[in-house]
Amino acid sequence: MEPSAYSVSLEIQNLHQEVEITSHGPTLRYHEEVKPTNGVSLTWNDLSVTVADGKSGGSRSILQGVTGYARPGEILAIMGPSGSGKSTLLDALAGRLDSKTRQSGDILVNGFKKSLAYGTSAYVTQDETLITTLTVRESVYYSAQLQLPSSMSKAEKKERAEMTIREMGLQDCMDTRIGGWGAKGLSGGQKKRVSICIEILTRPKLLFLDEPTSGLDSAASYYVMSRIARLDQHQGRTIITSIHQPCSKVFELFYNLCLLSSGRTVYFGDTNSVKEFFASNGFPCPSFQNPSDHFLRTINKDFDEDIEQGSSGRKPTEEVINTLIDSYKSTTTYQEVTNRVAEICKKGDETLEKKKNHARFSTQCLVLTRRSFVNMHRDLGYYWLRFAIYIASSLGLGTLFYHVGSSYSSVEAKSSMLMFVASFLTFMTIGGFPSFVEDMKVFERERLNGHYGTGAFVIANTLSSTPYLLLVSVIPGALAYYLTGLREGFDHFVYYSSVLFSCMLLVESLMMIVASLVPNYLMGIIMGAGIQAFMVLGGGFFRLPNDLPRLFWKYPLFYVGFHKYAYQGLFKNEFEGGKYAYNDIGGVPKTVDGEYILRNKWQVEMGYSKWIDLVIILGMVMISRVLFWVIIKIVEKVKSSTRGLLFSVPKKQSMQVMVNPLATPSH
Ligand SMILES: Nc1ncnc2c1ncn2[C@@H]1O[C@H](COP(=O)(O)OP(=O)(O)OP(=O)(O)O)[C@@H](O)[C@H]1O
Repeated sequence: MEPSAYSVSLEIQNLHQEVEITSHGPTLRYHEEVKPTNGVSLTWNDLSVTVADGKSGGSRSILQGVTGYARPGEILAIMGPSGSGKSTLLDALAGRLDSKTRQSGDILVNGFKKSLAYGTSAYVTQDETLITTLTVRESVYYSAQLQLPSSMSKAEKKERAEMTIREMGLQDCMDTRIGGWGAKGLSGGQKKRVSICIEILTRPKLLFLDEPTSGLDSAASYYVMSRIARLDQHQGRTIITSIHQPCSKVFELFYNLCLLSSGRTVYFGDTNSVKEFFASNGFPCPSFQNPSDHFLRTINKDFDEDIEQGSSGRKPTEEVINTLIDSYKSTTTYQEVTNRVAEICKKGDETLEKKKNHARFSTQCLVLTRRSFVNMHRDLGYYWLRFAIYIASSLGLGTLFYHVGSSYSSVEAKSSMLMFVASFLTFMTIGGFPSFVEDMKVFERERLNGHYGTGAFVIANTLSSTPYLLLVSVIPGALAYYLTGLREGFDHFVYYSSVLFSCMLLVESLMMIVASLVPNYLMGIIMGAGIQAFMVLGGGFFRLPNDLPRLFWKYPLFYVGFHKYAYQGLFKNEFEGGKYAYNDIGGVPKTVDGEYILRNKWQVEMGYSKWIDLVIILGMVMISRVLFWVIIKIVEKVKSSTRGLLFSVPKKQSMQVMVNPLATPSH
């Protein structure tokens, strides 16, 4: 056994002995005295959250005056029936609430209103947004390279990644791919543990978990939660988790319980006293029944009608809930909680650990490029499928226009072929949109947790996709070019493939913008296809530039769409300097210049060279990538400023501006 693993198990054993002396039963808990000192204590006082009610025009309350705390070395479980506000409370504490919600009340970190530095807190969401093509080892190691500071060596990062994988019990599936989209990989519980691994790499002091056991059977739930509990106790981490219906073994792992019903606190306090609380109010937990089942059944009013119709003779649940809420406020537990919140706030400790450093920007770009390149290579839908379709389409195009010749009659055919290349081959780039949306989900999760910046993502995505786009533009492009018999000369072919490549890059950039605004496959594809359809129509081929209606089609669409520059660049490349023979009406042979065709047939702007057209398309690529970056930044700013604005409007005099512990990363 390795020395690090040995010391871990030894300390856990010590902890066990410590716990067994206490009267808390066979759970992994810290004794008060051994609680680590430099952890994060979170308190919230009179926390309320409302959301605008579209129907009535008023507002709907989601959380009402909730008070509580979470301390290092303890797991706080937030429980309640579906829709009771568990996720909302977790999001409020983590500073992740929807910008449409309004909140009031105090949330303090170690008694102070302050944001937590990067690496001090982490949030594991309910859905596992992981890169499905990577193995467990790769996922965690790439993440370690991104999150851990550059002062750590590669070997140290690798060791941290592998140690974290072992801590979460994933050593046996280290080289298994995550899987998804029909490719079987990890089980649900294993995926959840990978998500947790990624978030605890920086050893955060505060960990939020949103339903970490949803979709798992009781054995898997226990396995996941006990691993988390071990981490928590050993490393003095504060853990807040929302959970649906833990089995009794899982329930025993929690130190405190926050039981919610319709956004109100039914109970907050020690898990050992909750049974007694229910019993004292006339709702004792029957022997051999899972306590959490009993509590949730008692306060679940969603099925009241069935109860009324049945023969249970029970009180209406609303009445039961009100009794419990009122009774809770008169208990010593409630008093203790209020005192403890005040005590934590009074003690106050502003000396949280220093901000942890990220990996350098260049390292982030490099690691993200490598990770994205591997993913694009393994995900058949990203480029390979498209590559096959491009080959098929190019063969179709090449055989349709096979060796069209160089007479005047070939001009029409060559122009149509070039138009198809610039419009429809590039149009098919939207086929990679679903894979890109998956990438965006991973990016959003990692970005929200502050793993890296938007700039690094945009650069990495551009770099990693370049070789694939070159491949799909050069090989199918060459097939179509040479089968049709377009202009001879390698420089002409280079120009043609450069235009095709830049147009594909541009359509990808356009789809990135669409994905940042509409993160839904169907809507995104419809929107992307719609925008391109308009640009094709307004590109000056189907209607010549001078015939385009001035309003909208010519100004601005003709000039802002990339098709104009692609068509005109490709036409110049093909026809400029060429001579095309035809027979006059009387059968007299004549020739016509390429310039004449460009000016009079296609109304091409001849004041500048074809290279300027290419530069304009590349400029559009740059602008759209920057625009994508700006949109993400604006969305982040709007979200955080909306929160800031709402926090500064107190509900009542005593309420203060709340702190956003997981503030949106600023880098
Ligand atoms: N942004 C929002 N806009 C409108 N309603 C919201 C919003 N967020 C939450 N709600 C509503 O608030 C209530 C509580 O939601 P929340 O997701 O916190 O419940 P929950 O206890 O986590 O439920 P579940 O266990 O089913 O996930 C629900 O009725 C939900 O519809």
